[in-house]
Amino acid sequence: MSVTVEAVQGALKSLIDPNTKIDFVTAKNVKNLKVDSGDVSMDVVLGYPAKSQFDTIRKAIINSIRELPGVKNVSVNVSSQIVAHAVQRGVKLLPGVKNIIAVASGKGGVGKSTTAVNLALALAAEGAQVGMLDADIYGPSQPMMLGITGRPESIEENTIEPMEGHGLQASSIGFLIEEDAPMVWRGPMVTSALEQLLRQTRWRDLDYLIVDMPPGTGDIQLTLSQKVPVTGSVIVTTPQDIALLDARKGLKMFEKVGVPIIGIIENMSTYICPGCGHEEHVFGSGGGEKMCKEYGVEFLGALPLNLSIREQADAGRPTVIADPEGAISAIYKNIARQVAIRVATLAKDMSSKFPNIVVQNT
Ligand SMILES: Nc1ncnc2c1ncn2[C@@H]1O[C@H](COP(=O)(O)OP(=O)(O)OP(=O)(O)O)[C@@H](O)[C@H]1O
Repeated sequence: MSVTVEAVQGALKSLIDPNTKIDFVTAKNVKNLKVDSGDVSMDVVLGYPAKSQFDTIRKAIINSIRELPGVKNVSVNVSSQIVAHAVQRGVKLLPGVKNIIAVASGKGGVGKSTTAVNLALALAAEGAQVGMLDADIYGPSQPMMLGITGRPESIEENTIEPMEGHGLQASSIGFLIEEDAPMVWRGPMVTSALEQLLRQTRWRDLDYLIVDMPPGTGDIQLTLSQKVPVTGSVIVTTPQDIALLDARKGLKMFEKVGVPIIGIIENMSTYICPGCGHEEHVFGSGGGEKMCKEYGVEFLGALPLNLSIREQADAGRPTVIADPEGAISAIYKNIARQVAIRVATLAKDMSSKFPNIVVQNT
C-alpha cells in the first residue's frame, strides 16, 4: 500500500512547530506537497526568520513522515518568507519595507538603543533583511554601535542611500541634525525631519525595519507613532522604570494610536557578579512579568546588567556580533525570534491586493 496525501497531512498536523506552538498544516506552512508512489516531497515555508533551525525542522518532518507505512523517499525543503503585515488605518506602507517595528521606552537611558541594535542583528543572523532607523534625537547612537562612519550617499535627488554596518541597512537622525543643535529647536522640527529620513532613505527590500524611537511618551513620540506605518511595538524597560510607571505610559501611547504591542523587554534586570557569577536582583525581581500580566501583553525576556553589553556596543560590535554564541546573545536571539513569530501572527497587509478605485466625473 502506498502512502496518500491525506496520511502525510495527518502526520504533519500532529507535528507542532516548537516556535509557534502550532502545527505546520494549520499554520499554512506546507506548500507543493507531492506524493507519488511512496515518494513524498514538500516545501515548508515559515513566516519568520529561522535559518539556524531549518535543519532541525527538516529532520523532524522527515522522521515523522518516514514512520508512515508505504513511504520510500522524503524530501523537505525548509525556508522562510516574511510578508508585510497591517499597519495603522490610513497610513501607507513604505516602499521597500515590509514591517516596521518600533522600539520605544518610557524614559531615556534604559538601554533602548542597545537592545534595538542587538534585536536587529539577531533577526539578520537568522536570515532576514533588516534595517535600522535611528530616530533617537537625544543621542543618535546607532552609527557608533554599528561601526558606521561618514555621510550617506545620495544617488538620486532628494533621497539618501542607507549606510551599512554588520549586514544591516541603517539611517540616522544624526545625519540630519547637528549634534550640538539646541533641544528647543530640535523639538518642533524633529517629527518632520524623521519622517523625511524614513521616507527618503532608499531602503532595499527589508523584511523588518527597526525604529529606535526617541525615548519618552511626549508629543514627538505620539506624532511619530501616528505617522510612521508601524506593524508593532516593543517596549524596553528597567525594573526602576516599571516602578515609576514610565513603561506603562509607553504601553498606553501605542494603544491610543492602534499599534499592536508585541511585548516588553526588561533590561538591566539583574546584576551578575563578574567575580563569582552570582546573580543579584538589585532592583527587585518579577516587575516586568507582573506588569505584562496586568496589561495582558507578552513578556519577551530580560537582559542582565553586564559590562560586556556596554563595551561591545561602544566598540561598534554589539554583543550579537561580538559574541554570537554567548549566553547574552542567546537571550537577544530568543527575544528576536519571539518578536518575529508574534509579527507573523498579526493581520497581513491587504492594501496591495486591492485595486486603487478612482471615481471619475464624466
Ligand atoms: N544590559 C546592559 N548592561 C550594561 N550596560 C547596558 C545595558 N544596556 C544598555 N547599557 C548601556 O547603558 C547606556 C544607555 O544605553 P542606551 O543608549 O541603549 O539607552 P537608551 O535607552 O537608548 O538611551 P537614550 O534613549 O537616552 O538614548 C549605554 O552606555 C549602554 O551601553
